Amino acid sequence: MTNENEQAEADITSQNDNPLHIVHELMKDSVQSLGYSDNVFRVLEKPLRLIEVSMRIRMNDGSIKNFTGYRSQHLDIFGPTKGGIRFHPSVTRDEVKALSIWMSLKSAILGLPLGGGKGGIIVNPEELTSEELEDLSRAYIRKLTPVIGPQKDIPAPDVNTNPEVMGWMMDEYDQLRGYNIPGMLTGKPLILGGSAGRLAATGRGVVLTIREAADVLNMDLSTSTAAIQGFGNVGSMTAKYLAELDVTVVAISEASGAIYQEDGIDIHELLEFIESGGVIGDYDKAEQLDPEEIFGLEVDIFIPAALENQITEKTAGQMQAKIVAEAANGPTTPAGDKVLEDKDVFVIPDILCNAGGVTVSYFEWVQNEMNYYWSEEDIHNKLEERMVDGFHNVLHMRNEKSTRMRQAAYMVGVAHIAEGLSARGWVKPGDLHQDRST
Ligand SMILES: NC(=O)C1=CN([C@@H]2O[C@H](COP(=O)(O)OP(=O)(O)OC[C@H]3O[C@@H](n4cnc5c(N)ncnc54)[C@H](O)[C@@H]3O)[C@@H](O)[C@H]2O)C=CC1
Ligand SMILES: O=C(O)CCC(=O)C(=O)O
Repeated sequence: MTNENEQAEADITSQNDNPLHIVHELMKDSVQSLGYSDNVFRVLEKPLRLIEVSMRIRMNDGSIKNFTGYRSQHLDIFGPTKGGIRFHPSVTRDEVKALSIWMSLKSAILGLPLGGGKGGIIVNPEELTSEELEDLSRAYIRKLTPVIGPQKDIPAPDVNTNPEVMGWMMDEYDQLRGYNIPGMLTGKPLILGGSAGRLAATGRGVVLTIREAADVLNMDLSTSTAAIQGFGNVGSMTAKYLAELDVTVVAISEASGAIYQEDGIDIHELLEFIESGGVIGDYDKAEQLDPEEIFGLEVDIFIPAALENQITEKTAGQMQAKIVAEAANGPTTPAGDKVLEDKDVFVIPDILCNAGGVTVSYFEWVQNEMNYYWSEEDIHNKLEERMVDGFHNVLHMRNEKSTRMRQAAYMVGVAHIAEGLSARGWVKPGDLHQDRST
């Protein structure tokens, strides 16, 4: 093959695995299946705004480094845009745009009065000291201050960001504005107006959807096994709540390594080990595993909780699970998805499965706005109600249209947004009621 051909092939592969391309194709498909005109897709394909910022940081050794960050604000017809901020070396414009579209869809599925937003900085946080990371977090907010805020766009944590980072960011925003504005972001420390239950919310939501899926499949969770890829905020909380439902978690991987224990990993012990600074690759109370092997294990439930494009044609081919619960955003490539479909795996799609995070973020914002706080039990109950409703709306669409859970989730999300677009006059009644006889 010539170099040119190799390049062309590489471009096709990267285009197919480009999250923006993936979300576009899935949206087009759902717009068509709903019988809407292409105008609906045209309104949704691009974010309202994509902001690129450069941050000049003086490093501890005295050198100056430039960092690039983005914020994508997709749609604001139901309320402020909302979504996490990611610190990762592989952040790109297209990734941030796709992630913001996914945020619009998941808020729509859960009926939250929010639109989609997402941000990211191209950085490997492991290469920065805590002081440098704080400077970078504050610099990012300084650049974005004019375009974010509790009624405009509300950030939150995502990959490699956490309540500590949210605390720095909120402080920077408040200093610039001159007063305390806790609703400008969510996922902040409890002491600064964070919500009870937010840290656990995404994992809790994932497990609620697994519980509902198991019910549909007549699966007994107390005799089921699971493997989890990624043990950060989402993966660890998912493991914790799976263990509460007596699911046997036999394998867990993270970037540093993977572990396997046939009769189940003691999640409480592992969480204590991680909290005391340990990493999975050093955990000696379970067998060490090559992280790649996690895909082919004989388990009932597989949970990707790391990054995009992990379930590929190859890894899906190895998979034996009956349920794939997409805790991560965009973990499955189109080719991987086709393999899962052929194997009749019950996929709980990301825009439904991981929507517990933004749901409790919404509750956090509501509490900040009214300056009155709910108990953890209240939050858990409200989250459960929303997740169960969301799951059954998607399931209903799946059954009604004889389609798959992923397509059904897109259809529920797009239909909700389309109704809002029509009410605002962005699309016309004819765009939603095409004459299908021609
Ligand atoms: N934090 C939240 O509330 C929400 C997060 N998500 C999504 O969930 C996923 C995980 O996010 P967080 O847990 O917040 O991030 P995190 O930064 O807390 O954890 C990420 C985890 O992924 C692991 N990882 C990275 N590359 C890996 C690889 N190749 N193999 C195995 N593990 C790998 C890391 O070691 C780490 O354990 C992301 O896709 C994120 O967008 C979705 C909804 C809400
Ligand atoms: O909590 C939020 O607002 C957003 C969480 C998020 O980034 C996500 O759902 O991907």
